[in-house]
Amino acid sequence: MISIDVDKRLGAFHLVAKFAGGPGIVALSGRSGSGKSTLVRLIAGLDRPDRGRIALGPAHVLVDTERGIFVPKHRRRIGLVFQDAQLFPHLTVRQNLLFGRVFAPRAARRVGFDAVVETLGVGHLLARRTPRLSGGERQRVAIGRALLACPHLLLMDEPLASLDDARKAEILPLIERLRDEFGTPIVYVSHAMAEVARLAQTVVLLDAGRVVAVGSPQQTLGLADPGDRFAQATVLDVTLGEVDAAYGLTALHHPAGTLSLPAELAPPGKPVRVIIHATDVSLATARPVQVSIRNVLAGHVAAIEPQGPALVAVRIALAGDGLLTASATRKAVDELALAPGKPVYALIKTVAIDERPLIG
Ligand SMILES: Nc1ncnc2c1ncn2[C@@H]1O[C@H](COP(=O)(O)OP(=O)(O)OP(=O)(O)O)[C@@H](O)[C@H]1O
Repeated sequence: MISIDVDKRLGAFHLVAKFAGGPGIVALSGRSGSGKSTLVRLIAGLDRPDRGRIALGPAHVLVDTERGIFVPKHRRRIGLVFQDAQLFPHLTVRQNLLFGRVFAPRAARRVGFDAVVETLGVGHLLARRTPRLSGGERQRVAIGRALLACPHLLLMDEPLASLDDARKAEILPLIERLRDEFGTPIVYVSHAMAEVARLAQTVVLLDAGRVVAVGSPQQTLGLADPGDRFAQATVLDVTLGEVDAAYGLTALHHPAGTLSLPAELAPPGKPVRVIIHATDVSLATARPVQVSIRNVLAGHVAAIEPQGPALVAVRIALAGDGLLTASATRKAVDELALAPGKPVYALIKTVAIDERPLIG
């Protein structure tokens, strides 16, 4: 459990952040310049807050300006993983991995070398020098090196930002395994909604140096940039259903209806999260027939919020659970006479549901 309550001024920028999160992965998200890296530097001990407290547990205080506590960065035992892997070029992969080890006190070595090598799939690379690795391989070694130091916290700052989608899809499940198998608390910085939706238990949403929301991905990601229809999206919890092999589709079940995913995924019953962008949702007041859209979710209007002069965000309370956001024109909302409480059907194109973050 990480708890933070800090103030930090940098020129004209003022970060005021107070939140607690964990166990699991705490994601720091928000647009460029919102203060994510500033917060990372404070947690890592690369900078000091002007005021405040940072703790990894009730008795594990890293900084407390009131009590004059400031644990220096080399004594924090925080594993750092950045966008650029920053490996030692003159060392082999094995030596890079073991480098982290010397910082782990013997009694704290609960993470085994072989287990990390196996989990990250780097066994065949151990003898190689690091300049000869691909970007994805480098990042896996960087994660392994950080983990083998048995850190109290893994601090990952946009670790996948420089990788292509295929490499991201390879590494995302590895990060999930770190969380689940090694139990290392992780603070994960990213502004990529798909990564945050998949990985995080707690999302801390920053905007202009302020914490604007703290909660699950489902509660928070739809709140980013309320005035920007392209930034509005819903994270929906669904379970995998039957595969239609003839058409390459998989059913996604939600109490409000069934969606189609344009990919074959297994096993049935597995819970997954999908992202539905507000601009991909159409609305109807009766269940539609004879349209090409296969995905219909039933619910009722929970709220209608302005999105500029022509547009509104319609929040739909789905049957079962979940709040789906649709972006619509004010005119359409008037013509359909939508108002809070009114039953409504949300229509989503199959092709708008991104299968890529789920594969791997
Ligand atoms: N040393 C500094 N002096 C003055 N201003 C700074 C300093 N460091 C950062 N800032 C400013 O603080 C703000 C927050 O920067 P920060 O790097 O924390 O944002 P971020 O959310 O990590 O952005 P990005 O996603 O682009 O990395 C920015 O406006 C930045 O210009």
